[in-house]
Amino acid sequence: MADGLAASLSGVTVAWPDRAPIGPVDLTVTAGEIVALVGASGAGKSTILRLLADLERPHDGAVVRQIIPGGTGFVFQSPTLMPWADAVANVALPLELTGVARAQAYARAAEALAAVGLGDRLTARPFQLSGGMAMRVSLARALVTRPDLLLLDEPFAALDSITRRGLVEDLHRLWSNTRPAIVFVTHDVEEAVYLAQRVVVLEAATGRPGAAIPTPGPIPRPPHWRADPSYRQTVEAVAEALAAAMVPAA
Ligand SMILES: Nc1ncnc2c1ncn2[C@@H]1O[C@H](COP(=O)(O)OP(=O)(O)OP(=O)(O)O)[C@@H](O)[C@H]1O
Repeated sequence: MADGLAASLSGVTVAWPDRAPIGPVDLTVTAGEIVALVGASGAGKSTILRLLADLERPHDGAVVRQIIPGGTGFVFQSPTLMPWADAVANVALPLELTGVARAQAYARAAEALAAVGLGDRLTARPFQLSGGMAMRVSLARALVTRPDLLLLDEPFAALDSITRRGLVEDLHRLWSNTRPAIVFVTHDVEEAVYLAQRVVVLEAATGRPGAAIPTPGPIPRPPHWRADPSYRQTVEAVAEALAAAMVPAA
């Protein structure tokens, strides 16, 4: 995708009956950048992803999306695969829904599964896959349409730490190929700093983006980068900003 804007929220508010409104939220995501959103439970992280995906309407403010139709991929915490269908059929679904012929959709799905290291599991059904493999299928399904914007809502939260680390490396490698903009929600500060180029901390009470902390170093990360002092310092800076953002509004 060309340099420029991927999506932005300007002065966006969302209001529901039994809670204070979320916002006003200002957030700009540049084409090809990786942003992590962290914040207290209930701050509004998933709501911001849904706004960016056009799955939620703002009550006020503007959402701008420089994305071609179908150019957004969404990955949820649970892989949400069709249990009766094999891996290749699950990944081909978004293409078939947009009218791509089955043979072509399956060929592209097979490529996407190979890209996430599951080229030999095309006919496996979800119950035959580990949690990490099922999440890889879910990632392949989000990437098969070659999205310009990839939205991930705590995708690795249910997985063990070694599997999570492997998936973050996979995500970096996949990002290097086509460079979609990525917005990644996580509760894990270390994961946020390792994964993203910029970590945005949401205020607990309003969901407004507060501190935006750039992370140092290249992506994919070099070997042993977690031992690098600049990584450790950035983790501390984000953790402090997150603690400050937890303080309820007066
Ligand atoms: N459709 C809805 N109707 C009413 N309230 C909602 C709706 N969707 C979200 N909310 C409320 O808005 C707030 C923000 O929800 P959201 O899921 O965006 O938070 P979050 O930061 O992603 O939380 P978590 O980290 O727990 O997943 C919560 O208080 C939630 O209960």
